[in-house]
Amino acid sequence: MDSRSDEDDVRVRASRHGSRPRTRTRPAHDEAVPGLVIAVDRGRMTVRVEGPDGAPVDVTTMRARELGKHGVVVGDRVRVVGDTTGRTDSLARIVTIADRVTSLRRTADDTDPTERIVVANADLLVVVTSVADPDPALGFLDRCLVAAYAGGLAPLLCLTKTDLASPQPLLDRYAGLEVQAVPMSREASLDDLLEHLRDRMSVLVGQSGVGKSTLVNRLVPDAFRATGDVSKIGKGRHTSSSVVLLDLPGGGTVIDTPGIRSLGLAHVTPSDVLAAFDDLAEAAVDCPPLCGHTAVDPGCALDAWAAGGPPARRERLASFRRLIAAVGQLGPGH
Ligand SMILES: Nc1nc2c(ncn2[C@@H]2O[C@H](COP(=O)(O)OP(=O)(O)OP(=O)(O)O)[C@@H](O)[C@H]2O)c(=O)[nH]1
Ligand SMILES: [Zn+2]
Repeated sequence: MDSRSDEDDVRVRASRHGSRPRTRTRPAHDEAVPGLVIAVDRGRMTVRVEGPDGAPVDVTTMRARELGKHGVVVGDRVRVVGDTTGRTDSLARIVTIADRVTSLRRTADDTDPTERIVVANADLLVVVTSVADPDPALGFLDRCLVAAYAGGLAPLLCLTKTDLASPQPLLDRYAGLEVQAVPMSREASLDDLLEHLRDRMSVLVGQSGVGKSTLVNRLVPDAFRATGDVSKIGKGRHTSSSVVLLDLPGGGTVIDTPGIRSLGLAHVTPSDVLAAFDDLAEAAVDCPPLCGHTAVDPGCALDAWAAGGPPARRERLASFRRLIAAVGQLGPGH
């Protein structure tokens, strides 16, 4: 099958209702081009493919009808048919989505179990939190860690505004879980953080005002993320609410998530979190069926594990239990 005919079928037709590709033939999947979804905006996905000369080309795409309800998110590895030249006004189609290695998921809130995937295949979840102004939102922090562990991402705390206060209390809070952390301020070197980000795909999350945009603009100087300072000088804000992937000059990519201010966790169980900690997961094989692994779960094997080892184990278990307790829906039986 010739993919040329296919390409013609997916040309954008300007219409009030948007464009609809009409295909009478099945797409030539064997000629589909692999690519990475770098942005999603109202049904249009920007997919980065390799151009004829090896340089990356960004192609505007939509989902092929045959994908059914399968959503496409930033970070998805996909295959694309149609016009992949990157020409303006061209529209290619995503025909396959690769299985996701990791997935950062959220629910609208803790009672709505409808899962939404925020980002696929990211290696690292960078939780940006200021040590002051605003004070750290501990509940949000815990929830981010839970979402990371449950989704298969390694968490990294980026503790900003260390010119205002010490990051030590936060470092202490998560020491038992051995969460990696990087102190940061506007004036501080980016080297430590860049070391963590190198050659990885990282997602940045943070609540309003923590300095995430300031950080992204330093990491990716041509990103132009709107910062709080802009509004102060009256220029208005042009904060994009869409998730977008940005290349780091030194290698690796960061995905900014400006619209994400909360992470509902109705889809997460204590076992999902437990699985991220090898030692705890191993000890929990002796737990009763459906054990919730909290301090009030009768016969939870984690108690015996903690009691039978060095004090660090008790610290670790307490940290783990604080984490799962922070998630409203989690409890015995999950
Ligand atoms: N003291 C101090 N202030 C900072 C630092 N980094 C950023 N700020 C200030 O904190 C405020 C918020 O910074 P932003 O980068 O806009 O924060 P944000 O997390 O992107 O917040 P939104 O724009 O609401 O998404 C601004 O006034 C920044 O100038 C820092 O290291 N130290
Ligand atoms: Zn247990």
